[in-house]
Amino acid sequence: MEWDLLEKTTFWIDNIELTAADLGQVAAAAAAAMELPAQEVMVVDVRPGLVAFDILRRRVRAEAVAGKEKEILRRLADLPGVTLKPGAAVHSEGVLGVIALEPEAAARVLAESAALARGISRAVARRAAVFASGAEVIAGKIKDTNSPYIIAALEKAGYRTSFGGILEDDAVAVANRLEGALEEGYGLLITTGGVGAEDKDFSIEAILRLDPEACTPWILKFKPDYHRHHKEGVRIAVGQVGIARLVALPGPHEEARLGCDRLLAGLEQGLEKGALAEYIAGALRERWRNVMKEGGHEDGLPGHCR
Ligand SMILES: Nc1nc2c(c(=O)[nH]1)N[C@H]1C(S)=C(S)[C@@H](COP(=O)(O)OP(=O)(O)OC[C@H]3O[C@@H](n4cnc5c(N)ncnc54)[C@H](O)[C@@H]3O)O[C@H]1N2
Ligand code: MOO
Repeated sequence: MEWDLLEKTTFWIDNIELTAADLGQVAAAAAAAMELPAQEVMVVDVRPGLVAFDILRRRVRAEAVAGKEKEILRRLADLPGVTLKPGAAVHSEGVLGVIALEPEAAARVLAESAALARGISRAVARRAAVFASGAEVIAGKIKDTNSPYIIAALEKAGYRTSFGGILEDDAVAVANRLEGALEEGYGLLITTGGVGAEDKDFSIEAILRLDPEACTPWILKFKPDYHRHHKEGVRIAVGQVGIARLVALPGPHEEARLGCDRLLAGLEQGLEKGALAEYIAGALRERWRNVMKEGGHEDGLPGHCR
């Protein structure tokens, strides 16, 4: 479990005296006690009876710092030029105050904090937001039938679901909207529409901005003609940011439904990013193949996860 230090990255030791001590060694000893690399702890102030340290990172592993006061003092006392007086202790404001906890109290705080974090993750994972997309939907030319279907399906599966609004046809704007929803604590973001090969389609690119390792298997692939088709085909996307999933489904209603049903079934099975993307894409590819059997269009290619 990691704790955010919320800018309070300093701690200090009182009742300590230094005599020609090597500050590099002093910092390294404190770092080692907290299982941090030596270069991530720095001595930032030495005054009579006091040495102050700064941890050069925002997040620390909770288990590595909580209750480590004795360990820090023991390692420092072993160094040449360091003398600890009676009453020597570690102090800190903010989260690093847990360094000074007695080991039993530290264990209790860690357990409570872990339970809290689990509770928050569970709640976030069950909060979903659904976004429609496209100028024709914004203009009211077509009715958004995808979002109501997806929202109802999510609610039925136990997700507390909100409608996130209609996304514009712009990758940066879409990425910003999705990022906003992540910050609001949504653990499942679903977009519908904008996964095609036209220059107005940006859902996949927006998800790739937030998770460059998103899985984006092809549903259908062709050579771009740069008139209608600016990209190599139609994809879906499954990305992950922290504990949150981001999923881009197609706009055509039947495909949005099929993609949504597959997504929920895949989540229920506990599929990870790549397997989930392939599970959704497989169904859409299959559907496309069947539709095209009658029309005689080129077949879709197998998908991939970069
Ligand atoms: N059954 C079909 N499936 C697909 C077709 C098709 O013609 N018939 N075309 C394929 C191709 S080619 C592409 S490209 C993709 C398009 O997927 P997109 O995700 O890019 O979808 P959009 O261009 O945004 O919209 C496609 C279509 O769906 C309507 N739409 C969009 N959003 C909604 C919504 N929220 N509710 C209802 N309908 C929506 C939109 O007006 C367009 O008519 O699809 C392949 N599959
Ligand atoms: O609308 Mo689709 O861009 O692949 O033809």
